[in-house]
Amino acid sequence: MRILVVGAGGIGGYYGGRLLNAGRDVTFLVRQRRAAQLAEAGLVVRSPHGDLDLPAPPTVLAQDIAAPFDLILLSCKAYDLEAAMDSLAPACGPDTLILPVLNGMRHMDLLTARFGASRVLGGLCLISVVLDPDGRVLHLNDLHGLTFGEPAGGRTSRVDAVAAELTGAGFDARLSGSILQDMWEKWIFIATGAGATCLMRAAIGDIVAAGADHVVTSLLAESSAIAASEGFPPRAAATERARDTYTKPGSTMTASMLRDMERGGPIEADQIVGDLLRRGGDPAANPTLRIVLGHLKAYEARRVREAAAGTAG
Ligand SMILES: NC(=O)C1=CN([C@@H]2O[C@H](COP(=O)(O)OP(=O)(O)OC[C@H]3O[C@@H](n4cnc5c(N)ncnc54)[C@H](OP(=O)(O)O)[C@@H]3O)[C@@H](O)[C@H]2O)C=CC1
Ligand SMILES: CC(C)(CO)C(=O)C(=O)O
Repeated sequence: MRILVVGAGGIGGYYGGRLLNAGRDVTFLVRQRRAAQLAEAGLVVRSPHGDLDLPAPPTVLAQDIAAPFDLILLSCKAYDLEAAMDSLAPACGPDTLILPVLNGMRHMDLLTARFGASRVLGGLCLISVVLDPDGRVLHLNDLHGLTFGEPAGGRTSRVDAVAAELTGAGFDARLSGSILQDMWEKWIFIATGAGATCLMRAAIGDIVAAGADHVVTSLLAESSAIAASEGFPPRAAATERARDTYTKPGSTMTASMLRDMERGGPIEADQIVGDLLRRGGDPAANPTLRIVLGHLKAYEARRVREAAAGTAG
């Protein structure tokens, strides 16, 4: 199976690197700067599950894609999705499958509208990874799950073929018969964790120490109610896992969105919180999510204003 990994950032670099290391036929679709970095320094992963040093991994620029791929692992950030869809379009043949691992659900609608429902699988990853300033992939926890499946549910021969390709490659690949349910539960999880840690600008343990874990409880309740109204009420185990994770005394966990804010970078505010709130109808019905979104949008507005002032100055 010819696999195209779109983006060699934290997620693409980690899972693509593992697949490449396991002998799969992997090419990274990258832009010029990352292509040069990978050619010079190789793909470097530092992980509690074992480091990787892969010299000169196969890369391609969008304009050089010559033939369709069988599987496209899409791992760009949500704010790059439109450009990434333009870039990967030449890699899409009639039987190509696209496996996105972005958080939220909005990308599913956009991918389906652009490439057709028959080409789009559901997917999510449970991991914490980040690129360091030298372009190395740093794996920050000990999870490395990649769950995928047919959006319509059940099993098909084509998703079994994807499972055969992803299994045994050095991470926890899992074929799900209810991937949309899994994605909604991951969305609730990330909206709660990103919402709480970004709003409070603190790790989970700090929020608990401050006696502010009601913020977590409110976000979890509001997000779960919205998921339920969309037909995906979280299962008890998912709610319990989120509550345990986000009310753990002493936990140093933060969401990747907070790390992005702390380095002054762009964030996925609209996809992770905005779209959820929009699906909830009247924003007043979800006051904590509304405050979180206001906070994130104010961060974005300030970032744009300061960048413009910097350019003007
Ligand atoms: N990091 C994490 O721990 C987790 C992340 N996620 C989700 O996974 C997604 C990816 O996150 P993450 O890997 O951290 O993000 P990164 O920013 O580390 O990586 C995204 C990569 O996509 C590349 N990219 C964007 N557009 C294009 C394009 N048109 N062509 C080629 N490459 C492109 C970027 O390249 P360039 O360098 O050129 O900008 C960048 O390297 C997000 O939606 C995130 O929410 C989910 C779970 C955990
Ligand atoms: C919450 C977490 C770590 C779960 O994978 C995540 O998705 C993120 O921080 O972006």
